[in-house]
Amino acid sequence: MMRVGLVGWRGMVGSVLMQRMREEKDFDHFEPVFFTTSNPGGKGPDIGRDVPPLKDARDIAELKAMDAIISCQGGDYTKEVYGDLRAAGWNGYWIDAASTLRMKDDAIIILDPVNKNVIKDGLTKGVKTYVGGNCTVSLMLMAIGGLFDKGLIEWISPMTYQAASGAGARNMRELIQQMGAIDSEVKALVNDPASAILEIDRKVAEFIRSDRYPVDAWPVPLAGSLIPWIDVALESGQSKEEWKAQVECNKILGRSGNQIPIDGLCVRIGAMRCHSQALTIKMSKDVPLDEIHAIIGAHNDWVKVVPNDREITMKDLTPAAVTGTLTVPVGRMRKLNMGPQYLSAFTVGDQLLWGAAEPLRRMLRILIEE
Ligand SMILES: NC(=O)C1=CN([C@@H]2O[C@H](COP(=O)(O)OP(=O)(O)OC[C@H]3O[C@@H](n4cnc5c(N)ncnc54)[C@H](OP(=O)(O)O)[C@@H]3O)[C@@H](O)[C@H]2O)C=CC1
Ligand SMILES: N[C@@H](CC(=O)OP(=O)(O)O)C(=O)O
Repeated sequence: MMRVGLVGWRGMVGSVLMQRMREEKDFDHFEPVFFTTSNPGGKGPDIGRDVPPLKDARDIAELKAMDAIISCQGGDYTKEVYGDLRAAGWNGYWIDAASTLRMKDDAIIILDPVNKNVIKDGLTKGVKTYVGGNCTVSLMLMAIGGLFDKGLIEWISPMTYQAASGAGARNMRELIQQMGAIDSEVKALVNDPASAILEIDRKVAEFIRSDRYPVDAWPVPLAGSLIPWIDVALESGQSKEEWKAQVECNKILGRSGNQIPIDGLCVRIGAMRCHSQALTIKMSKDVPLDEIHAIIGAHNDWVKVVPNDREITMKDLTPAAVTGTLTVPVGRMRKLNMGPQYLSAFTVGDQLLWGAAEPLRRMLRILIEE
């Protein structure tokens, strides 16, 4: 059996990974060894059988004993350990959720329902480093992978509505605190049917701008507002999150030469863990909508085409409907006024599942089944 080291298993992404591994009985197929950066010798997670005490995630000799390592510990840990581990002669498989190694030439970005051929080719060529993609990129490809497969995409402009979870657990907690604080501020007025709505609105606005509003994890208010910038600024004027769309998407698809242009704006909104995106797609030719639906729906087992119907859309195409599931609905598809090759689409996906943990556990299963 493969010996697999798990680092970062108790963090937010790691906990989702553990939950999925238990559900899919992955632990029956490899020998897990749990690591920690904070508690060596401590007790490992409950996986339904005894596991040895936690090992030190900075101990290169212990890491070297693994056939594969999955890390959800974050980019700083990857930077700290990966180079030394390889330099020490370790030739095992490194599977990572962090972005640090994604664009390296000797790493493959993993999303097997979309690029199993690229992954298999990499395995044949001896590639040993496999990294999960950026959440918005992976979720967009899960949604409209069929159109890429059929060569129907000339360019895409994605406009995102990204959940708090992408910024981490602390930020999710603070979003809830912000919501609660707004409610507390005007609770009496809201409960009084005789109160004036503009008075409530004025009080909310004053509160959001005041230093009593809880802003610690977020740089500026999120609940009752939004943040039209995610990650650091680049010289191009893009945020780093926006830059990832084109480079990662083309790399996942194994396109090294002719790049498909993908560019838009990334915006943080007050959803918990589902990212949404509105896509404007320039298609390479005019294809009827029913054919587009069929192509998209046939691409993988998780994508779900939502008809462009008001009631169904409001019920099925929202973070509230999708959160905690692997389903990736895509709807609001129609031809735009710009011409028959211009298609709109709206898609939603759980950014901790397909956006982070799921591609990692599936990569491990591919290795085990090799
Ligand atoms: N959040 C996201 O949406 C995405 C994140 N990623 C990547 O995954 C990495 C990890 O992200 P995320 O899971 O959000 O990070 P977390 O902060 O939740 O967890 C990271 C580590 O922090 C340590 N830790 C310290 N205190 C606690 C605590 N109270 N509860 C749990 N863990 C604690 C744990 O390490 P130890 O057990 O060693 O102490 C844990 O493994 C990111 O840095 C990023 O690279 C990738 C895609 C999406
Ligand atoms: N940046 C993403 C989350 C994330 O961790 O992305 P990446 O894996 O590319 O660093 C967000 O904020 O929603």
